Amino acid sequence: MAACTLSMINGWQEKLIEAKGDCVEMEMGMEFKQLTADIISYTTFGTSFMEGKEVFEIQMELMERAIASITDIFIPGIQYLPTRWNRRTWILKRRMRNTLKNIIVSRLKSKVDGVSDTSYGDDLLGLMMGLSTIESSKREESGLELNMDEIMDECKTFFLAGHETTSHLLTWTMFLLSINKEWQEKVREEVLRECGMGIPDADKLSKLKLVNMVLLEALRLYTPVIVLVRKATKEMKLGNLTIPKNTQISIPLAIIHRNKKYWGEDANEFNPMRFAEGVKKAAKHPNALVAFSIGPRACIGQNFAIMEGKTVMALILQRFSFSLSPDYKHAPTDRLTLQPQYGLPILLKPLQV
Ligand code: HEM
Repeated sequence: MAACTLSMINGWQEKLIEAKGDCVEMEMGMEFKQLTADIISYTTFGTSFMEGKEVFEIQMELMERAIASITDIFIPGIQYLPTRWNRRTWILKRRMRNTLKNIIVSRLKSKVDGVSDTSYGDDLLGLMMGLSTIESSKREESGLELNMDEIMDECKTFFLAGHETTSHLLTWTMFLLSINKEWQEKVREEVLRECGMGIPDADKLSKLKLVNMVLLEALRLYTPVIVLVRKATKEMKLGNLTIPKNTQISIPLAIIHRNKKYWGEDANEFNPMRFAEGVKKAAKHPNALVAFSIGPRACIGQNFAIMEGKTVMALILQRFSFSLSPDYKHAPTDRLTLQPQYGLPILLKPLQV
């Protein structure tokens, strides 16, 4: 995480030198999208990072296509016709599958050839491949089994679920700190006190209480996932309501997060102090913050996301002060996840010249 973030920051420093000024404007939405893509690619594919990144780039294009077609009029059967749009989508899907398959096959080969030791690597792919190749008796015992298609699907899910969400968490945190300068100062003081100019390790990250509170407040005000959908598998009671079997229910997270009944009169304001005594005591209901969902299908990557948020924000706060560019237009928009429609242009000023 830190290495990817420092590489992004180096790029900013080079831009500053080129601009020969004392500050530089960067569009943070794009910066963070690239950064979180790099981080999740490293986590998933480790040494096969470059090939893995290619897979994710294709996946991003496929996702853009999926978003674009949401607003199209749907003609039954059109998805099977060899239109230009469909042909491009098919090519992308084939390329993604082949590249992923090649990565997996070359890992298997490196173990057979003895290039690698006993494991397939300590990245996510390596761990999943370890599960798929343990002896079948042990597999049954542990209930763990993954075939090639499942491994490929898991890699795609992790990227899809963990990339844009975390990038928007960082973007909105940066936005909130750029318009709440006293909080930017407070969290910078905390980072410098606990970590100095060093790279924060797990122990230091756990001491960044204010940074944590700011991230939670950003998740509340600008929750990346604004709505969850569930289907009732049987008739059930929800409060006073009877929900018939097969009813689809939308759970509006963004509305719950700004509901004055739970959060008080300042529900629409930025006030990280509400999290001073932890998430459960921040509102009148212990589960009023549902950005990561709750229950058995809750986000599996929530600790990873918060750790990423703290690491990235700490490294930026150590090196830059920042403010909102006059070009910024406030237009949060839902494109599967909540993002600033026109990006987030930020003016970055180095703290040590
Ligand atoms: C700020 C960042 C994140 C937010 C707001 C977020 C939010 C969520 C939410 C709301 C769900 C539940 C979706 C549903 O039930 O319909 C979910 C599921 C999931 N998330 Fe995240 N997520 C974040 C980061 C991550 C990261 C970094 C990873 C991976 C490293 C990840 C992996 C997953 C996976 C695999 C699931 C599916 C879990 C399951 O169905 O069992 N997420 N996430």
